[in-house]
Amino acid sequence: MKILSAQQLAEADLSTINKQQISSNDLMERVATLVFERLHQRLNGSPVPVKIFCGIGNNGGDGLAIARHMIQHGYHVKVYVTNCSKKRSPDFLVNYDRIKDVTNEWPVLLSCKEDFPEITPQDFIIDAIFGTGINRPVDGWMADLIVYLNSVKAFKVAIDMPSGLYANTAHKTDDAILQADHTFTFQTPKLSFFLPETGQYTGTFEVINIGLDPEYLMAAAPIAQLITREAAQNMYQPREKFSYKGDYGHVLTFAGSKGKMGAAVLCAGAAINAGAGKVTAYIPEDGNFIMQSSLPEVMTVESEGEEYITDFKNPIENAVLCIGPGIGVKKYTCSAFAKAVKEQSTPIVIDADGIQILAKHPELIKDIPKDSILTPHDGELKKLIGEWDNSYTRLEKAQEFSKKNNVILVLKGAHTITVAGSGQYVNSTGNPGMATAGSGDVLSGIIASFLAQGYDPLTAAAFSVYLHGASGDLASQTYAHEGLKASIISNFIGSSILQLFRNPAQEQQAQPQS
Ligand SMILES: NC(=O)C1=CN([C@@H]2O[C@H](COP(=O)(O)OP(=O)(O)OC[C@H]3O[C@@H](n4cnc5c(N)ncnc54)[C@H](O)[C@@H]3O)[C@@H](O)[C@H]2O)[C@@H](O)CC1
Ligand SMILES: Nc1ncnc2c1ncn2[C@@H]1O[C@H](COP(=O)(O)OP(=O)(O)O)[C@@H](O)[C@H]1O
Ligand SMILES: [K+]
Repeated sequence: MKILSAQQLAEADLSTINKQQISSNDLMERVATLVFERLHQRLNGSPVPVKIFCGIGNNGGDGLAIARHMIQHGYHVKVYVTNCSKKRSPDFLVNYDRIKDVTNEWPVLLSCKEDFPEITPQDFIIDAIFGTGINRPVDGWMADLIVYLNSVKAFKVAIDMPSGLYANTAHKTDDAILQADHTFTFQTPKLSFFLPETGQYTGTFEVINIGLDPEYLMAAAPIAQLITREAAQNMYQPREKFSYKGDYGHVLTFAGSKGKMGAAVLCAGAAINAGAGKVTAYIPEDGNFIMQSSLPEVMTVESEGEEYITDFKNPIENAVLCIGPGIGVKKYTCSAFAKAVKEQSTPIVIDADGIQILAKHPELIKDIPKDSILTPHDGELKKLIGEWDNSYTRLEKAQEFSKKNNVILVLKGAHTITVAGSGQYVNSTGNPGMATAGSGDVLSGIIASFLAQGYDPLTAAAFSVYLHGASGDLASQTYAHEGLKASIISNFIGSSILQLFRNPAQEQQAQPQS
């Protein structure tokens, strides 16, 4: 699903009005009806006191139209308008008149702090103050209103955007932004919904298809893509009946050291669980027993070093190298890393300590094969690209790094973002239970596995990130967030592939692989 900017969405509105030969108010009415239907489904005629706060632009117009529908269906609605300027939008004005026709009284105008109504925890608040048209921080008594609404316990639903939040630019830390419990957003989710400083304001969110011009949407170059279940389904490559293990590639993990053999086991295990034809683990000598007894499917080749990998003699032709988990950053390991990376001619996966080594030895970056995939968490990313001011500059710096060095960066987080040049692919799966030791090692093993199976590097990265999160989501249904651990996530990879193609009726409790 495309993620469009606020400007593109405004253009899409205009294009819709022109192509569908409707007025902007017809579009607003369509939007308000769709939101009302969803509210009505949930509230089901409940006599809950509803308080709708409307701005004076089109977001406020949406709020007034929603209020009218609710009043006509018998809800107990009080409407407030933030009377901050005389520049009311034409569609706001149309709906301002229309609501009076229904209630026989004008909405309550708010002009200062003293006008704020009393709100009880039982109230149901609808925030239609600002939407995508916000272009500067909210200040004065309007900021006080947002702070006041945030301070009350009532349930809050935001229309299109939590007021004060920008769709695709950073805000300052002290800006007033409404903290919603739920957000109904229109046509596409906004990039800010997925970034850590801004995503928290939406609460849960749902995207309502408001029928904007399909031609515009098709042609628009997105600022990012959301990797949804449908997108992941399209990436999946089913197997041929007469295939054999040689068709599904060979992953060579270069991972582990004394005390960190678990990282190697998790990485190689995930590569096998995600379908690689063969997996060989290149490990320090002392790790052999651990690896062989943990993973009977995985072959091993030992480095000369007993506790650390100290050297590299390529044991397998045409394997996909997955290098870094748990290797440490000792000098001789760095030399072995440098040699291993230099000898590769096809894309590899670099994770964890491998990224730390690259950051310490930037001269090695030129030896990384084109389209290789680096999977840093934020601590590793900072070492690679330096500090950033906010999530948007983080993305810009990652894009620069990706373009300059011809690599794909998988920026791990609650919504992992895969950056390939100027392309940004936002993941939609995963949960906080995945914030557990070793879950990154599982991810790098999955990516190497799909690379080995012939997926192109960008698809391998985005698809693996989706499946990794989906495995965590499925596993959390059995283990809760707290009970999740990396090996369990790995054991749910097969279930998450099955889940991709289950229809809703078949979606019962999924079972892990043994
Ligand atoms: N064609 C339409 O009428 C449609 C409108 N839509 C709604 O329209 C919204 C966008 O509407 P608008 O572009 O009118 O913008 P908003 O309603 O978000 O903002 C209203 C106006 O407030 C002013 N403003 C911006 N920041 C401010 C600040 N910090 N303090 C005070 N004033 C500020 C701006 O001049 C802006 O035009 C969407 O979010 C959506 O809710 C949707 O219903 C889709 C269709
Ligand atoms: N709150 C969260 N929501 C969703 N996914 C998360 C969350 N926290 C962490 N993850 C995922 O878990 C993995 C953690 O990786 P990483 O930090 O490298 O762990 P480790 O080094 O222990 O293997 C990443 O794929 C990340 O996206
Ligand atoms: K809003």
